[in-house]
Parts: sequence; C-alpha cells; structure tokens
Amino acid sequence: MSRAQLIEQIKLKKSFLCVGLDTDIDKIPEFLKDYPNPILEFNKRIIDATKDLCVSYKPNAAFYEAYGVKGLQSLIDTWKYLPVDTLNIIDAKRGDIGNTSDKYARAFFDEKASGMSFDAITITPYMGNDSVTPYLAYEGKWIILLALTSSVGSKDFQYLQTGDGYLYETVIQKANTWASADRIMFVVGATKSTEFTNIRKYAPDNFLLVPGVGAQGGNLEEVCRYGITKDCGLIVNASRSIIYAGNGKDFADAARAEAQNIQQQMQVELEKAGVI
Ligand SMILES: O=C(O)c1cc(=O)[nH]c(=O)n1[C@@H]1O[C@H](COP(=O)(O)O)[C@@H](O)[C@H]1O
Repeated sequence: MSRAQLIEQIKLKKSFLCVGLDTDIDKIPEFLKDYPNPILEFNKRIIDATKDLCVSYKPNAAFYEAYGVKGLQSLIDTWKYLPVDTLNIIDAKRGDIGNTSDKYARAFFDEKASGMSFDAITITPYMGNDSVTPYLAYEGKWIILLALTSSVGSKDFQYLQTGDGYLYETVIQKANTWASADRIMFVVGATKSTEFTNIRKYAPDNFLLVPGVGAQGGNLEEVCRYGITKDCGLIVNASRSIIYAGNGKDFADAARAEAQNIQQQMQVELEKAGVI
C-alpha cells in the first residue's frame, strides 16, 4: 500500500486506527477452542467486526511464533484473510546483518517463499544501515523503525545523549537519509506524547506508528495535539483494549464497539487538524 493509498483510506474511513492482533490462546473466549484453529477463528471474527473502522492491522509475530508450526500457519492464514485495503504490518521487530535481514525480508514480504506478504515490518535500528536496506529492496513495502518506544526501558538507551541530541533523535535523522517518507515510518509510543513536537522536527512527513493507547494508558488527544500532520501522519495501534474488550459469544461486537469508540475520537481529531 502506497502513502497516497494510505492517506486515501484514512480520509475515507475517518480513522487512523491499527488493530493489533496480539492473539493469545489463554485470553480468547472458551467456545472458540472447539474450532480446529481457535486463533485463526478469533482473528477472522475480529477482522470482520472492525475492518470498516480501521486502516491497518498489526499481528505481533511473537504471539504466533510461540506455537511453532501451528502458530506460523495461523499467521499465514491470518495474513490471507486481511483486507487488501488495509496497511498490514507484521510486528516482528527484526534486525540483523544484511544476508540475515534478507531472509527476514523474504519471510515476511515474499509470498512465493513463505506464504505471506505484509505491507510493512517493524525493525530495530540498532545494527544500522546494512541491516535495514534488504527490506527496502522489496518495492512498495514499508519499514517501521523503533525510535522512541512505549516501554519503561526506553530510558535505558533511547534517551542517551549523542553529539546530536538523544539517541532516538539520531536514529530518526540518520534513517531518513536511507529512504524517503514514502518507505520509512517510526514507532513512537503513545506514552511519550509530549515528545511528539520534538520528533516532528526530525520527521515532519513520516508516518508514525503509535502503540500504547488503551491498555498502556496513552492519550489519543495528546498524541494528536503534538503529532498530527496535514496528511494525518499517524497510525495509532490498540491491541488488548480492542480484541479482548469482551470474552463471551459476543466478543466481536464488544471489539467493534471499542474500535468504534476510538474511530469516533479519531474523526474529531482529523476534523480539528483539517485532514478531512
Ligand atoms: O512496535 C510496536 O508495535 C510496539 C512498540 C512499542 O514501543 N510499544 C508497543 O507496545 N508495541 C507493540 O504494540 C502492541 C501494544 O499492545 P497493547 O498494549 O495491547 O495495545 C504490542 O504488540 C506491542 O508489542
């Protein structure tokens, strides 16, 4: 999905919501466990219930890899079920030397090789340029680099002073020399909303993937106050607060209600910022 298509979807759906598919077998409703593939069944119903309210889905690889071959098959089948008009992100947080990154890129971008072809992948930037460029060889695909994460531990490294400011600022400035804002996004946690003004100095045009609203307590209005741009420039993820909003037979309705609640707040913010 191109930047223009993403912006078009945001305007159409009046939403910049990403639904996180962090699907945990221990948290899904009991009745689904009678199905041959409970995780896939859960994901399908969540996708059906939310696809008109969000512009993106983000399965987190850990939740699938934890179950070996069966989990990987669930991830492949989930990818196949994702709508074509959403930005489908694999949250894999990979990062390695070039020839290894090449294999990671193949795993998540090359359908012929792996059965999956996500639109974007999350990457840790720590190993630098040659660990990132193999993903950019796949035309039209996005890389999403961790910049300032929502984790408490973000202070351990991301706030270290470099000659040019904080390490996370250096990451953004440097990575923006590797590709344009049509190919690179950055992760900035919603729990860091006051930092968005600063981040926009270095990433005025990049889309930011913003996890941390809902279960982690980030505030959507504040994120928008400091981070929204004329193209929106934000994709805000919520996982647990949406997908586990209910736990009974009507869990998908509960997920829809929560997604709708966020979408309505997003519509207000898009109008305020003049995006729609
Ligand atoms: O890259 C991410 O998506 C990510 C970065 C970050 O700084 N914080 C963060 O929570 N995430 C992911 O975003 C999702 C947040 O889930 P909830 O807290 O349940 O909404 C999880 O899949 C996390 O792995």
